[in-house]
Amino acid sequence: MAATKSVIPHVLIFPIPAQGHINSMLKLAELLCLSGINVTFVNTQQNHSRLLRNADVQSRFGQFPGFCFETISDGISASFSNPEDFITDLFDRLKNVIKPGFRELLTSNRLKSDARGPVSCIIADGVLGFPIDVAEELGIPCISFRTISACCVWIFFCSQRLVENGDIPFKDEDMDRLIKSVPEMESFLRCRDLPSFYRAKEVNTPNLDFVNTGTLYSVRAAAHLLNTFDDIEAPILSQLRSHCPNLYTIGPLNALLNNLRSSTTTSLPISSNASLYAEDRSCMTWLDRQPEKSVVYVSFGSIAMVSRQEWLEIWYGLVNSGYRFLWVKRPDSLISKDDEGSQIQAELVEATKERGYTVDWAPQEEVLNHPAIGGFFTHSGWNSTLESMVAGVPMVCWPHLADQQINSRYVSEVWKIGMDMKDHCNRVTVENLIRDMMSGKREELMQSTAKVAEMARKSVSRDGSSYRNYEALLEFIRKSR
Ligand SMILES: O=c1ccn([C@@H]2O[C@H](COP(=O)(O)OP(=O)(O)O[C@H]3O[C@H](CO)[C@@H](O)[C@H](O)[C@H]3O)[C@@H](O)[C@H]2O)c(=O)[nH]1
Ligand SMILES: C[C@H]1CC[C@@H]2C(C(=O)O)=CO[C@@H](O)[C@@H]21
Repeated sequence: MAATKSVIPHVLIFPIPAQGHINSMLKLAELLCLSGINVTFVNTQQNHSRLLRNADVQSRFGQFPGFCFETISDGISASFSNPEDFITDLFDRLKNVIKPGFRELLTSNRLKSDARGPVSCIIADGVLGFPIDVAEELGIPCISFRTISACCVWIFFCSQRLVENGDIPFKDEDMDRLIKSVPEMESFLRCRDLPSFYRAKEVNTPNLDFVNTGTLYSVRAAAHLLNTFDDIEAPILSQLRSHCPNLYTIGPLNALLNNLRSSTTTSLPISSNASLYAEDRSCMTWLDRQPEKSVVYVSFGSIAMVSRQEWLEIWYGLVNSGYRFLWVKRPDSLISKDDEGSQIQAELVEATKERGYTVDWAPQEEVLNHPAIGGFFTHSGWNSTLESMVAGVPMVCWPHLADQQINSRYVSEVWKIGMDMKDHCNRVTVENLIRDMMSGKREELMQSTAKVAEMARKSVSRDGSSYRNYEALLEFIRKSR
């Protein structure tokens, strides 16, 4: 039986299957639900099982009758010994398994006869081209949501220019050389700050091709979303708007969501856990016992991996700094899993009993907003960067991959809310930078951190840029029904 056309729009949201993407897309899904839009959220099967096991998605979304999850196959993914292999495998599965599964879901009767009416708009991960094709086929708009920083998206847009100028590939030269071919970044962008994909010896590597192709293809989308706010990326956003005029900046999404939640009357949970890993909440009790602003929170997100030697350097650096620390050691983040590896981990636990605490995975947003937190030692993933900005916590950045290299440069050189440890993981550097963040450079850092936090707060409050853009997005979605 054909579904009757509903007056309520039906939006289908589709992130690539990675923690940092699912987090922000689920926040957007919840926002749309709060605004009365029907939402279907598409996960790959493995991640969906992990979400059901570890996150509060059922209670969080169970109260929205217009919300529903769908799953598609993700192919077999093994465990990886380095993040590059994880990304290569992810891109292969996206091309070979996930793309046909997504198409099949959208074109089959499964969604066409949905009681909420057929899908009227797709919001898909901005690194993907195929959802735009599927949307065109169905005659509905596709909104492209890139989950990384605007500055990183802009660099991908400038890829061709980087090649023409001879800036890439690097020829084993000075990594501090300034790159002049990315407008708005001429005075501070060095070779080492380019997204990690550019470190390859050739320009045509499959992974760089994948992100470049996705970026250029995305201009065909009907509109674009970015989880950022105008005040921090204004010059870059005006460049991007010349390629993508219908661009809505609606970030920081965690702050916008908290705002909308507090202005609704429903009894919603305050946390928005979308974790693929089991959260260890015991760290909150530990934090309750620590003095105000005394603890360094250490976490490197969901993809980065560290060698045993790096773990050791970080550990010495933290311990030698003399500060307390809460360290997230994701179980799958150690590059070597041999006996020596486990020995070091035991040693770490023993030696940090006095002022350290470790967990496999933490409720990060809650941690960053805890009064005991004084700084964040981070990998500079975009969600972590925004969450730290909103919480007003300064950062020491140790970027690993993708957009993290440019995010950390902006944190240190443009926004001046942290320090960049890029490419230098040794105990002395860790110790010095932690000390700078917690005492030596504390005052100046806190001044800019407070300013950025205030700008973020304003952008998501009524009449702020992100709030207004979100309302314009709703209008766009309602019109395209
Ligand atoms: O113990 C933890 C650690 C992390 N998180 C959350 O997990 C998310 C991590 O996201 P992000 O900081 O962006 O890092 P990644 O998971 O590494 O994210 C990938 O996706 C991001 C968005 O595209 C990119 O910016 C990153 O470079 C890429 O690695 C954040 O919301 C954190 O709050 C937790 O809840 N608990
Ligand atoms: C897993 C990584 C590959 C592509 C994604 C990305 C992007 O360009 O959108 C950047 O870093 C990671 O979040 C994703």
